[in-house]
Amino acid sequence: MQPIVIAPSILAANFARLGEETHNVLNAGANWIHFDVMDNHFVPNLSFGPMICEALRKDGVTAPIDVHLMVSPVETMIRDFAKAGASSITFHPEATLHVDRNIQLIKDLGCQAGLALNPATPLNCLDYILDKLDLILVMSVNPGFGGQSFIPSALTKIRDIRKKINETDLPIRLSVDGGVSEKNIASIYEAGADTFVAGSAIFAKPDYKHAIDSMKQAVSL
Ligand SMILES: O=C(CO)[C@H](O)[C@H](O)COP(=O)(O)O
Ligand SMILES: [Fe+2]
Repeated sequence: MQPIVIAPSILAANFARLGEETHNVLNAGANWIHFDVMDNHFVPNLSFGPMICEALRKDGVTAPIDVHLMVSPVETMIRDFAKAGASSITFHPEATLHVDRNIQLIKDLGCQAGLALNPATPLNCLDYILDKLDLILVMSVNPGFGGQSFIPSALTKIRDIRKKINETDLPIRLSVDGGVSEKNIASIYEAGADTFVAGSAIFAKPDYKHAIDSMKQAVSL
């Protein structure tokens, strides 16, 4: 299992002060920044694109930026986000006919490659490509919006994927995204996740350090 990562989703930040919010959450102990890209096509919402990622890099953000593409098609955005300073780029298998090719594209551009699984997406989408992935993102809500409730069946999926990852002996990260909070993070960790995306559970709190510390404490068993 990889070291624990807490990745606040800046979808839940105050967009009017995005740079400051990003620095604040990193100073509060966040390990990565989770960057949700929504196109009002693959998902019914619109967020931000590569220019904002580049602006955060220019503003001095050096932490890993974990780009979660909820867009279709994916190829152009993969290229643009790699250029804009993304560290990892994750896409959904339903968003492209060419999953293997796009994993390779992400790696060729020097980023870590991830695949995101919606709540109803079966695990056979990992067949033949698991060993090429750096990260698997289990969606514990239907993608498109922050602030939704964690779907409990995600725990079964996390356990099943953890088994598959352990069989490979590769350092593939298992990330969980949607409705993660200090209340449920321990059960998500016990199911086998090592990377925790949280938007509202951090940004809706007045004290980001307290929110992140509570999450870290809940998984330091
Ligand atoms: O990908 C996402 C939604 O599609 C977000 O990363 C996710 O919803 C995080 O927000 P919250 O912790 O508030 O659920
Ligand atoms: Fe996300």
